[in-house]
Amino acid sequence: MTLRPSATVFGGALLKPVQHSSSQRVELGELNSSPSEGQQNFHRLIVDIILMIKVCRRFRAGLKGLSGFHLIEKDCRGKIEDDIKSSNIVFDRHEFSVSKDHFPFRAIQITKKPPTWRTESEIKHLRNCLQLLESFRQYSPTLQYLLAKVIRFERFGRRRVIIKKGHQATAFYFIYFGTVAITDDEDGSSAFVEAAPTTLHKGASFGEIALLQKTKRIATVVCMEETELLVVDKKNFFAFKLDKELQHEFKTRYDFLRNLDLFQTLPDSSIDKIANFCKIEKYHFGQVITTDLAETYSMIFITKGICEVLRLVNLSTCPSYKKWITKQLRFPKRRVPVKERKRRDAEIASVDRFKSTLWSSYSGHKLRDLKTHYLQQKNSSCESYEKQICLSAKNCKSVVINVQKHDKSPSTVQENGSLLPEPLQPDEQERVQNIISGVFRQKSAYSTAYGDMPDSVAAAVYIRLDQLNKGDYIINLEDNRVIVLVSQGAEIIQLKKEKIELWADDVTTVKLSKLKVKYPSDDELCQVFLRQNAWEMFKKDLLKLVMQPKLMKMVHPPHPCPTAEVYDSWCLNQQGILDLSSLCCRMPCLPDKHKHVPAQLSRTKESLPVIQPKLVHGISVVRPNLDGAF
Ligand SMILES: Nc1ncnc2c1ncn2[C@@H]1O[C@@H]2COP(=O)(O)O[C@H]2[C@H]1O
Repeated sequence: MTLRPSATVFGGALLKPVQHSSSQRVELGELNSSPSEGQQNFHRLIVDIILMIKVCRRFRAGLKGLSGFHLIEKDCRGKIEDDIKSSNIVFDRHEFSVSKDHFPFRAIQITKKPPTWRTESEIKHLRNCLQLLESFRQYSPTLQYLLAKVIRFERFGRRRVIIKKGHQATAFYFIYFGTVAITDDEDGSSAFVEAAPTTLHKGASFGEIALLQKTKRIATVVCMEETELLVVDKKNFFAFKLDKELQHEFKTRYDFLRNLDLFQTLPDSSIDKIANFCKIEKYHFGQVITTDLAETYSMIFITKGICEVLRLVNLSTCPSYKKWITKQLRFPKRRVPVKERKRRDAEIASVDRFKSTLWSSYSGHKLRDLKTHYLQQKNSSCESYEKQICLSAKNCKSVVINVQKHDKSPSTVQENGSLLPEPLQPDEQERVQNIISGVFRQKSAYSTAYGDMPDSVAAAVYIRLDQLNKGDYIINLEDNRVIVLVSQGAEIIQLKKEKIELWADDVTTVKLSKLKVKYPSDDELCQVFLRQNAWEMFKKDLLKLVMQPKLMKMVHPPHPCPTAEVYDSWCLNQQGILDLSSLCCRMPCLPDKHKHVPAQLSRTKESLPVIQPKLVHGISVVRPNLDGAF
């Protein structure tokens, strides 16, 4: 890209009118003999500025790709006032702010300076950056300030051991970026082979136990990926009384575990040990704590707030769903108003007219070729289409057999011995016509243990199995189905089962073994869903019955024209309701109107049909009209 020479006026007099007052803009006008020339100059200047901004932006974007290069960017997050802790503010803007993942370059530069060289504004800047960390944020503003004065920055690569079990403690750490794992071995290698290692992420802190209890390190801490840490040395840890804050945190954990019925018989020393090997973790509202409870190998305790236990039920595998769907298909046809029926009939008639015109414009010979061509194409592209190919092949065979049978008809055999195109069967005609007119839709079905079902009714739904409140805990699921745990603004403690078993006495061990959680089967859940669904749909219908006449008068003309939607066989509307209501009307099948979320079901644990069910909130079917019911 070449820059026009006038771009060099940057920093000169011409730039002033753009940036400053109207009097200066007049000066610009005075510089030019005619106003139109002035306007032209002004326009050119603006274009140049825009161009330069674009060039700069490109450069910045390009430079960001170079590893190790950091652009110094202005900290726009504002200053945190000292009295923030003392006020009763409950809204924390940092929970909603988006920031770059890595520790900012300017902050790194500050941490490289010795504490005495750091200026007031630099310490405040550093403190602002550290406010992003959950564990740092909970300290008093004074302690935050003191930490920002002395904190060091360190970056480590994957597999690097930060703390070795059994070593002397020299520092305490905050994680700014990356993930670390806690292991029992010395080199931390087990973290890379374990199915679910204990991990700590951005915002967490570690390395306090050995400092607080003046013992050796109780575990190894290893980097699972590139990790950025902020380090507080031992002498500052005690000088700034950080130990007092962490002791308080430990006591909260200890008290919670001490008050649990489960650990009633355990001595204080065992509770103390268990409390060393866990942390209180905070999860936002709606945040997934674990996508598969069975695979965490941990016991989860709710210390604050609520958690929901969810199960993604694939309705397509449930016998109750199959039975229900079959019943829906047999439901009597919905009564269509005469006016609408006439309109639809007219539309269908015109489509038929179009098809027959199309049909008659092709000779039988051409149609046979066309059919073979399309069928071959379908055969190669789609496996599930094979059935239909077989069917048509059978049909062709029967045609040949028929020809042989009806040898009397000389027109079926050509002179060279080859068969003349036989008149197609009506259903074949229909199919070929459909292919030609582009309306052909492959009606694929999947087979379950309970019979064949059309793909379009394959649906999955999240069902709430349980709600866990403060003091509840979850361990030992009775089945190995995928169960999800979602926070509703909860704080939890995750404890490895082996750590509990290590310090548990006989009574606790018996209690633990008896703690088996059994949730209803998928089919039972499906039945609950169908019952709830019927109730939800009834409520909707009722609301519609009451509200629609009023709303219609307000926003719609008295007789709205039916749209193409009436032809949607089954579609997922914007509220996630799978609409099967037109199944009984036998309308032509069109694809889904709205995009749907495919349910991500794990195939390792459950044997499911090879289909991707849609994630739905509800299912709408033909329901009795509520008109006149009230
Ligand atoms: N189960 C755990 N969950 C989170 N952090 C842990 C766990 N076990 C040990 N740690 C941390 O790992 C650190 C290892 O060094 P320390 O013993 O000083 O302090 C330890 C704790 O901070």
